[in-house]
Parts: sequence; structure tokens; C-alpha cells
Amino acid sequence: MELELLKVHGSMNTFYLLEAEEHESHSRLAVELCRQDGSADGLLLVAPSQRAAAKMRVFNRDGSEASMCGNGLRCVARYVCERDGIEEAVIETMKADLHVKKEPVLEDGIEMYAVEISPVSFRLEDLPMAYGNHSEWILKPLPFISAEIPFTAVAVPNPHLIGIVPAVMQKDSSHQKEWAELFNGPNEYFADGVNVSYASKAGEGIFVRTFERGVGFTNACGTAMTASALVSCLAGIVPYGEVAVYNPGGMVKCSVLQKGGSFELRLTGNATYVSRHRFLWEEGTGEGRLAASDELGEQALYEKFIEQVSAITHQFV
Ligand SMILES: N[C@@H](CCC[C@H](N)C(=O)O)C(=O)O
Repeated sequence: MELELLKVHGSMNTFYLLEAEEHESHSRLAVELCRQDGSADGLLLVAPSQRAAAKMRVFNRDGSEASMCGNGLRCVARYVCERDGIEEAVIETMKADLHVKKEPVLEDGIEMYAVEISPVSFRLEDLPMAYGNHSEWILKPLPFISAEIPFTAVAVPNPHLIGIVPAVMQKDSSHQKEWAELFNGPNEYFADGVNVSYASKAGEGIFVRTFERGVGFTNACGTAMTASALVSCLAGIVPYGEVAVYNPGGMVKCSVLQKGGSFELRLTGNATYVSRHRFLWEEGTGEGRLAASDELGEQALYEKFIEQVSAITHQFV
């Protein structure tokens, strides 16, 4: 079977996007694509939905399925809006139907999309995380990791563990890697694994680096950046409202609003098309070959944008 794929990224968190009916072989397809293209972090499947403009499913590099992907949803939002000639839509995801919207194109020609990040839960059972008889863990050191770093466990709805660290600690990610690898193998705390982020104050905003479940370190993780913006507001590091979030792959804006006892979160950033590919796929054997690539010229524009934020990101990477 010949598949038509689009290579896309949000903040250099890179995916192959496929529009197709849902099929059990898509997890294996994700593994095979990421094996052949080491720059890819996973597969975004755009499938028909009974109740929304489309359904997004997300497969990590190791083939595991995630309930949500913020950077991926921006790319799916662009794909669906351009396909249907619309400027906003609702996209079905594993746990919620989410509103997405086209934003003004940046002056250097970068397509921008805003996506809702929801639902938000601090209940440990929603990650899941097991730690004694605690039901939440917000801005407190986890004694088995460090006596100094305040950690927060939050589901948006995929699971995140976020530590607020001094900027100097971002230069060497070995501490973060050690714990993230432990929590994403057999362990007593996170039965389904967890995305582990370290966040620090950066300029007027924050910088976030994430070790993703099912992938490893990525250039950026949209749900992690939005959850980190929320945690940074709770910690008083930045004010509520729009938070600039720098990452190894660029910069996004995360809006954090408090409504009664709950939070409304939104993630705005680039949705870049890198190239078009054909993939010759033997569903039976799980083997395939990335056959051809047409570069789409958008990546050069994005690289100029990265240069503009490099004065801040270079302090951390
Ligand atoms: N990169 C994504 C998150 C992808 C899923 C994550 N690895 C998980 O397993 O929860 C993002 O941009 O949010």
C-alpha cells in the first residue's frame, strides 16, 4: 500500500501526519517511520470523526499511544482548517473534543495556530501517579528525587511531572534524564510512565525542556510547555495571562486563565509543513520504505524565526 505523508512540526517537535481510517497497524507504522527518520518523534493520525471535524490520534516513537499532543494538535488544526477551508474547528482527541483556531501568520510567513489544552487535573489518580496516600502533589520536593526542586504532577490530560529548577541546571540534563528514564521503565510511582519537564525563568517568560514518555528528550512538548506555564503561574514566577515559553526548538505562547476553581489553557505557536513523502507500506510484515520527499520551503522561514529567539534559548541549550 502506498501512503501519502506530510512531515510537520510544532517548535521542531516533528511528526509524520497521515490522513486515514483508524487501523491497528498505525502503532507499528509510527515505530517504522521514526526508525527510518531519526528526526521524527511520532505519528499523527487524522481520522474521520462522528462528532467533530476530525479525530487526532498520536503515536509516540516507541509505538505507544498518547491521549494528547499539543504541538501535534497545532499541525492537525492547520491540516483540517486548510482541507475544509475554515478558520476554526473542533478536533476529537482521546479524552476531549478540543477547539482549535487559525491565528495571524507571522510576518516572516510562519503559519500559527492556537489550540485548547483540556481537561486539567491535579489528581494523582488521573496521571496516574502513586505516592503514599497523597491525592495531589503541587510545588513540593519529592524527597526521593531532590530536597530542593519543587515538583508538580498534573494531567492535561496526558501525564506530566514538572520541576522548577534554577536556569544553571538546564545546561546539564543528566539529572532529569536519570529520573525520567526510571519513571518510564518499571517503577512504583508512574504505572503508565510520565513526561518529565524542567522549567526555569527565562527573560519575561520561562524555558522548558522535556523528556517525553515514549520518545526521550524532544525539542519541545506542547502539553508540557502549557502545563509548565500553569505551574509557573501557581509558583508566582510569571503572572497569569499569556506566558512566553522558550524551548530548544523555538518559542510558543501559553495562555493561563483562572476561572473559578479551574483553569483555561491555550497553546499558540507555529504549525510548519516540512516535506511531503510517499511510504510504501507492507501492513502484513510491518515493513516499509520512505520513498520520496518534496521540500515545501517553510523550514527556512522557521529557522529565521529561531534565530530571533536564540538570544534567550542559547542561555539554556
Ligand atoms: N509532544 C507532545 C506530547 C506527545 C505525547 C507524550 N509523549 C505522551 O506520551 O504523553 C506534545 O506536544 O504535547
